[in-house]
Amino acid sequence: MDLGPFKLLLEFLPTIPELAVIAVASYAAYVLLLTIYRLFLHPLAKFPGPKLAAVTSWYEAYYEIILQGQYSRKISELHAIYGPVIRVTPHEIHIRDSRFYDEVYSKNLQVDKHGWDTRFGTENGVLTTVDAALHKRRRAALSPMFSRRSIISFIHIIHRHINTLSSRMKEFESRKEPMNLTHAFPALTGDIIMDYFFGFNYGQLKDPEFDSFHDAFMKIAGTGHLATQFPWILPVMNSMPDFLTEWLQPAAKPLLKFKRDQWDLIGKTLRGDSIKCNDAPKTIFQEILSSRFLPPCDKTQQRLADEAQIVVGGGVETTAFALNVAAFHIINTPHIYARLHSDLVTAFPNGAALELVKLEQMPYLKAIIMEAVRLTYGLSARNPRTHNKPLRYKQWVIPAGTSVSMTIPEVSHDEEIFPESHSFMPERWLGEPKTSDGVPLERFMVSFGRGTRSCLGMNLAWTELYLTLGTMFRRYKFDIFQGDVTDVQMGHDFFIPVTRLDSKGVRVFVSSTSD
Ligand code: HEM
Repeated sequence: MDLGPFKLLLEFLPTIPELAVIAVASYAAYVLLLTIYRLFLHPLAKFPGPKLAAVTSWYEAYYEIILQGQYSRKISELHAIYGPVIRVTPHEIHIRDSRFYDEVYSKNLQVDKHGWDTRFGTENGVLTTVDAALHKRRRAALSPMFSRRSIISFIHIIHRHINTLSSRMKEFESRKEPMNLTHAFPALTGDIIMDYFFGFNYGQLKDPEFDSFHDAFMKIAGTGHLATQFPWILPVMNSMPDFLTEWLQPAAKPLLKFKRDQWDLIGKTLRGDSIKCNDAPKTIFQEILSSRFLPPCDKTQQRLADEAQIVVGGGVETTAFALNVAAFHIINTPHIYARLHSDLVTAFPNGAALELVKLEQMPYLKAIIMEAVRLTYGLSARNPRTHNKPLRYKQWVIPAGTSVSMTIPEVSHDEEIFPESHSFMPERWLGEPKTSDGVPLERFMVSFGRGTRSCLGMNLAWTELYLTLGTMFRRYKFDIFQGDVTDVQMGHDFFIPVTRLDSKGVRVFVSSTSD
């Protein structure tokens, strides 16, 4: 065939090996230019920190993915070297200064939150919504259901579940077998949340092994770090059939069942079918659908499903971990147990029923809960905010639109504010405690977050903590079986704090009290 005029052109076209060389050279040039830009020309170039973190997110990925949730710990070490403000990824500034917390998480400013939308596969839940105005609407729609009044109207159901927990304790006592509190508490908080928000529960507390969402959360918690680096992962996983996901990760089974059940429940609610199974006033879906704050696009089946996952994800493990931390330290510290038990006997003599209002007036119990929540952190992850105006910190001006983060455990372990911060000392909260320069200590209790996006479930969490700890330590005495403090200390930051991975949990022998 005579190629005619094309012959000349073909002679100039590169061969496949030449194409490969061009591709590699182009990529190397791109990387070089990007490196130069991020190091010298980027708006954050002047901020201190390791150069590698400024150049590439692989630095973060190494600590989060390979070392399994260790970047927050590394960042603490970096602050010791570089000072209170550092660049921790090419696009993010991290601040360590407990006194600056309320500036970043301000009550008066509407700030966006980037990054969590890709982290959980639930981009339209209240916790993960990026845009501040949209978040405000979604939060307003949920708020009534989280109010104290609403929780009090449901308190009989909380009592019912705590009584089931107590019967299970009796059962372990009579069998003289250790009871695993680390498994029992998520079953309790899971049953309560299911009943409160969805009108039914899975009876996890009654399960012989307390089979709950806990195992699933522990196994998939680290996935968030992968999803941060590779945002396509969760959409791909979500599009897989459940049987395949269950085969790849058997522990995910209860969460997948939850997702399917919620999908059906939302479908029924949208069709107006009758769905109530318990005696709580309404489900969270009915609450959202009746909200005047939300447009129809925020009342779709997928949006409601995202919200359901956020509520369960936000409320089960956080409160369960706080209960676990509190229980371990009370049991492990005889003088704390003795004082708490004696207070409870005085307030509720002769087996009198426990009342929330009376429990709330007990200063030592409140101090125990404050201390447990301080050491629970709520979230261990860096918590990003994007301000739409420049943020001034000391001599630094952080440009508008920059992702700025702080980390709750760093405030909880600020030794200037909480001396011996790793010790469990309820006494530090008694009286009207202040820092050495006279600031009320409560200002530095940030485990429920601060500002416009702080925890919606705080009232529910406090109610669960008062009633559960009150009941347990009024009725029983416990002895730790083969454990130590590392069973309740953070070993990994998987967004929520997770203990060392080989922990068997807090296991205790139970005995009834006679007074
Ligand atoms: C000791 C228990 C708990 C702790 C320490 C805790 C901690 C937190 C923290 C730190 C945040 C703020 C996230 C941010 O700043 O962006 C948060 C948000 C949230 N929490 Fe909790 N939480 C607890 C219990 C609960 C419970 C029981 C629920 C209810 C189901 C719940 C539901 C939520 C929701 C819906 C949000 C999102 C609020 C928003 O984005 O506006 N939490 N929680």
